[in-house]
Amino acid sequence: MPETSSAHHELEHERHYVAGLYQRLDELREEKREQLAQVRRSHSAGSHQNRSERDAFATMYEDRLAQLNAVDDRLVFGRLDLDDGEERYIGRIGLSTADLQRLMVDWRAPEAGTFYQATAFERQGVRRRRHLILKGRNVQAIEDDVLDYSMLEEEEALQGEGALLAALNSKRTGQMSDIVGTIQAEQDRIIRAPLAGTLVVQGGPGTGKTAVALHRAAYLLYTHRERLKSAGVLLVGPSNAFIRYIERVLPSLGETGVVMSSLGQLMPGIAAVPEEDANVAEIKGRISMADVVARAVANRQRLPLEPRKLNVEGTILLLTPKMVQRARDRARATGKPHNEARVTFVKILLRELTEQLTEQLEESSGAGNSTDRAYLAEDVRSSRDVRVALNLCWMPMTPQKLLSELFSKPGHLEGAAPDLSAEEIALLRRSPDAPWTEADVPLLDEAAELLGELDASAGRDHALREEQRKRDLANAERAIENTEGFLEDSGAHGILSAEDLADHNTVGETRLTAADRAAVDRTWAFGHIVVDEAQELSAMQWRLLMRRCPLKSFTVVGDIAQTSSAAGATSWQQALTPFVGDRWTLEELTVNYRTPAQIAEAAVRMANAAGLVVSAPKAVREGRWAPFIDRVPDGGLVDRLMETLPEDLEALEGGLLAIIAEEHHLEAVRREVGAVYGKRLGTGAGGLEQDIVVTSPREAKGLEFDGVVILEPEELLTAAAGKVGDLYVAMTRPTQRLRLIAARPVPAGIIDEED
Ligand SMILES: Nc1ncnc2c1ncn2[C@@H]1O[C@H](COP(=O)(O)OP(=O)(O)OP(=O)(O)O)[C@@H](O)[C@H]1O
Repeated sequence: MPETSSAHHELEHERHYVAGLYQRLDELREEKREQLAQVRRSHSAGSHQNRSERDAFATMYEDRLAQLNAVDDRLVFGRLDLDDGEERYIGRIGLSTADLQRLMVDWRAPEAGTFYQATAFERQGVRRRRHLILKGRNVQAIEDDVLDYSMLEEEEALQGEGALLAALNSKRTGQMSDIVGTIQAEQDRIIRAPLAGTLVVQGGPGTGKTAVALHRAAYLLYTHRERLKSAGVLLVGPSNAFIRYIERVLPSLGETGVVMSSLGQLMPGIAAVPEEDANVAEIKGRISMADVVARAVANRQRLPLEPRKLNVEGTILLLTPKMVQRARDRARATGKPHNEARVTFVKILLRELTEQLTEQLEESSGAGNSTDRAYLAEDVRSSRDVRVALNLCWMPMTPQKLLSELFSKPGHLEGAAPDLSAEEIALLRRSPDAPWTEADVPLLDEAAELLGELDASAGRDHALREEQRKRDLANAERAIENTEGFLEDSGAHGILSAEDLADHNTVGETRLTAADRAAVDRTWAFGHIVVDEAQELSAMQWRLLMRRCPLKSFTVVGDIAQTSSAAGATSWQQALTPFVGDRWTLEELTVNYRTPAQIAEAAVRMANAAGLVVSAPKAVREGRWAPFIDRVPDGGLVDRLMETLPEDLEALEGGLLAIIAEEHHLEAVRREVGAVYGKRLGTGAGGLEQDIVVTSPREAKGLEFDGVVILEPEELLTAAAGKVGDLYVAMTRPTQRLRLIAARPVPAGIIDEED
């Protein structure tokens, strides 16, 4: 780089370099497009084996092309000037020239770490860190941190708004964006923490926990690609709205292999609704519910009270409690789940009943007349009486049927849950056709675990599929050896693994990644799980997640103070110790990047006044506005909202405004706001074309908006069974402006008495 003291020249230099990076990106895209076309042209020729190998290459080129297309926006965002004179550019992916000269380093590579970690006190060989602020493909500004002060004498400091503040002040779109250019040192330490074990990231509102969790998922996939690509990473968030809010971040970081799921979707095939009754959620979340489900399953393996007569083609056989007990003991001793152990149970009793039948027939027709046992066995098996009797003793079950009957049939819950009080049992009653809720999901999962596959052959199928996969892998390895020439021609030499090829072969025409397969397989073991808003999880939800990752490799992010679920945690220790003992580490984030100081302070004062101890992160910026507080007469909430909306919308200059209120207000608010603002109104995180959102505090969890209006704050304080979580969450959503409209008293602490 030519030494120059002029900011203008520096900018020109960077523009030139960045143009070169985009040119290389375009070249690579073109190259991949051509390779893809070439593979596709040769697609139809050759044997089935050849075709599927070529499909695998096509898939690989498509993936790479998709990745190259996804990183266009802000491709590069940093440069390090190092002591040895190297200038190292940091961007979304690594780029090299055709002759392998490095042009840009992937932000996740070890050599990029110092971009986020170096400080003036600990320079780590960095003289200067430069942020490149791009709009489209053009460098708009550069922002320097000079770490080696001797450089300051060489040239004047550059002007320009800090890259971080620029990012923080930008308008919200209803979708989260990545922070890859401005990750702060305390965040970076967490993102790059080792894969093994359970890492808990505690931080107050707006400290970047969600951002850190997502960037960590991308980092882990990059750094441990081999292991995590086949096992997959699961990211769990509180609600579908939250998942929509974050879903673009990982693709923008070039990663698509993460399964994202809300708490209600963790059981494939079930789309659960939120549990509205906090008491029900609390009971169903207790760890003791695992025993209740186990007892409910055991209770479906019943002993008849007295011998039962069974008619088999006119002969009466006797099924005695003792016979059933012996068969049940032996079936249980197999250690298999209910439906699979049933096979043993049925086999034993059919054999005994066939023996009874043989004896009786032999007795009546005279000894020595050995009847054909095969026919007799068939007679027993197809007898309706036998089928009914065996089913009554050991009914095959789906998790849905077990739980539906447990919660709706009189006596079932009483028999399975001796420790629940009569009131608690009454609370859990539900109609058999009520929708499943988030609190039911871990119970269904528990039941599925104890019941096993309904179709006894499914277990065998699984084993067969495993066998087949082993054979596929061996074939793929041989195929790769045999096709070295083709691989080299197509530029894919060494890139395609036998696993890729086998994966492709297994699924035939439709291509499924590990993530696709994991998303539909309840028993999939993920390589790593990231849990956001983890304070909300009940013990039963933790139990489910622990099963999904036997290695217990977790990133758990949340804020204990924001807990609003009655089943949620009051401390990380309480939540995690039952599952991982003391094998977890805690990291804290301490800076609030979202909420302006005046608003954050009001939220903290409110929480403290209500008796909640919150970690109060330091707000990174002052806002333009202190919270607005409007007191209105009874019944005047919505009128005042409609009066103040124009002013708030104008102040936000096209930014996103959320109206947060308890559920019972939402319909009226949507109606009134919808009548005036039409399509500008959305729900949850909102859509890109919308700038007003009406939502419950629960749905707002984890989201953020430029402006927030809270209707009747006191209700949010009291609604969550004495937890201040909901109001605290709602007050800490805005990036610019907060208004509270109250007919009841404004909760203590919000108004700063010192003012
Ligand atoms: N290093 C950073 N650079 C730019 N923006 C950042 C940075 N860290 C956080 N932010 C922004 O701050 C806001 C809050 O981040 P995030 O939603 O991850 O916080 P959180 O801790 O999950 O909050 P909450 O617990 O309140 O839901 C987001 O807009 C995020 O993009």
